[in-house]
Amino acid sequence: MTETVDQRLRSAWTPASAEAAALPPHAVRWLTRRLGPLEPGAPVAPDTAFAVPDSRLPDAARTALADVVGASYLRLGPAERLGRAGGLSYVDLLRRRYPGVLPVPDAVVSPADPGEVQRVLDVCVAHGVGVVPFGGGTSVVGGVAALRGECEAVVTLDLERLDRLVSVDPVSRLAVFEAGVRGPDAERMLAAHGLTLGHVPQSFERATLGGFAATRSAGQASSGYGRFEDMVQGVHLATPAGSWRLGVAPASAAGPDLRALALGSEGTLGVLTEVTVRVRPLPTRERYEGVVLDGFQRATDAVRLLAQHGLLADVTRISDESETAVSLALKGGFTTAALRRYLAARGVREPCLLILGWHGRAPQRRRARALLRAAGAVSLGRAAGQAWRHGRFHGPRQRDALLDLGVCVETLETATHWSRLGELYEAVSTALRDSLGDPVVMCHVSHAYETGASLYFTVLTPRDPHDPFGQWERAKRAAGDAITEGGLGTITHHHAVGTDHAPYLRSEIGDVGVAVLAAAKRATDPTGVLNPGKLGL
Ligand SMILES: Cc1cc2nc3c(=O)[nH]c(=O)nc-3n(C[C@H](O)[C@H](O)[C@H](O)COP(=O)(O)OP(=O)(O)OC[C@H]3O[C@@H](n4cnc5c(N)ncnc54)[C@H](O)[C@@H]3O)c2cc1C
Repeated sequence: MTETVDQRLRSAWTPASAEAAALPPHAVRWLTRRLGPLEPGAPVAPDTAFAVPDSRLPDAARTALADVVGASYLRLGPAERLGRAGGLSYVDLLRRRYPGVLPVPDAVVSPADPGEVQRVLDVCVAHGVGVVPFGGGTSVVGGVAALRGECEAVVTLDLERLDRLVSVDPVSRLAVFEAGVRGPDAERMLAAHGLTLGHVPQSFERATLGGFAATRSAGQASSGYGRFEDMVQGVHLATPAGSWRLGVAPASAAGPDLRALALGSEGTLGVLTEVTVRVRPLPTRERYEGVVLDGFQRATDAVRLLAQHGLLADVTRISDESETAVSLALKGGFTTAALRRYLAARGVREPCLLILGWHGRAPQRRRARALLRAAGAVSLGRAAGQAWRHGRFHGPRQRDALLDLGVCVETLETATHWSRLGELYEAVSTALRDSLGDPVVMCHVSHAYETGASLYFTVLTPRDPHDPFGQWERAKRAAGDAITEGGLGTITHHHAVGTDHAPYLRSEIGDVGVAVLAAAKRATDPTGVLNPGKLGL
């Protein structure tokens, strides 16, 4: 526990990233030109601006929890509790700037190992105390909000001390990790064995393997390495009904795949304490490059062909015209103007940037290039790919700087089948534009499959200083309605459900689906202490 969560949430994204968190002057100029007058203000409020209620954790539960984890790992101080009162969505960040009532836990408890996690749960069940599992706290859907549900008190169960690589089986290419291991640490530990996991979401620097599994995360290299759920071979959960281990073989026909029930359960069915993942040899060569296609429809068609011919690069990410224009504008200067002329001369009127990151796989790369050439792609070479790679984690770090400027900045994501992708793209873009006036709406496809793809939208608009929460809530609702209307797409491709998407879950999985989840919950958590209110449970 070298840094408090409070620091983690409010200062730069990682201690080393303060520089990358600032917006360069030309970016600020572009924003004010494009968005119009902004009203900077509403800085992050100090702790003293928040009313932190006294802990309601009963004395008997306090004593029992301290017996399990040791007194120093049961924290009741306001700063520690406030630091875990939410995740990192735009609304979470706003709450730190417009102080109101936050869902503050009654205590933070940090067990040392899977055995202690089980004993913490046993204590919480015995005393009717709610338990919110907390990995990196990067949820953007309200997943770590310390809601009480029917419980008298609620504790946040921080998995930070479950930070070990338990074992590596290089023959089977498997590694067992404790659930609190963060992305960079997992890669560092595997690299010592010449291995990699290859799971690199934009929240990589902070998020944990348990969090990835609990939310069915998808990383930037999902086209090559798969979604996190594809990597998970086994899980160990602590549940109020007892310890639960799943996954003894690479494949099985022993009834429904219960691993799949644990993955995406968002802390409502149990606490993941260990995750067994498939690992791969570290690539000996990586090559990132950029190409440009004319128009989003043509660009997504090209990515569909790559997917359907098994030629997706490990990282395959195509930006629409708007996202491409913004990234070019933010580079600024002569290069951009020259590039536009170069592309126009080659018949590209609406440039859409496609980034391809290859981890080895030279034969596929050659075939993919031929396919893209036939689709009219213009190569920008390696510099464009390297530039994207260099800045791949800058977005999260710059959100606070944008908020300081008075910008409303948020993302949302969905997915559908190829035949409906254009319709979904138009529906969500229109919903966001109609509800926000004249925002910048950008989109990219970064997860493609044989049958369809995800769409990831980013919105920038001047923040309404009088109603900052309502402004985004209306836009998000409009987008959610557009997505779910007629089953056009999924309410979430990888951000999960939490509280924010819970109202839409029934429309996606149906009444029977909701009943199945509730029944699973009754089986593993009969008294309902686990993560109240998430997944609508
Ligand atoms: C800037 C930014 C960028 C992001 N980019 C991506 C991206 O590229 N891809 C992507 O998939 N997601 C992304 N996310 C969303 C988020 O990072 C993921 O959902 C991630 O998987 C959460 O991991 P975490 O360890 O932070 O989990 P937390 O936020 O701590 O928890 C998420 C949920 O899982 C539960 N949980 C956590 N650990 C456990 C456990 N051990 N057992 C049971 N339940 C648990 C929590 O209770 C909560 O409901 C991004 C978020 C931010 C803020």
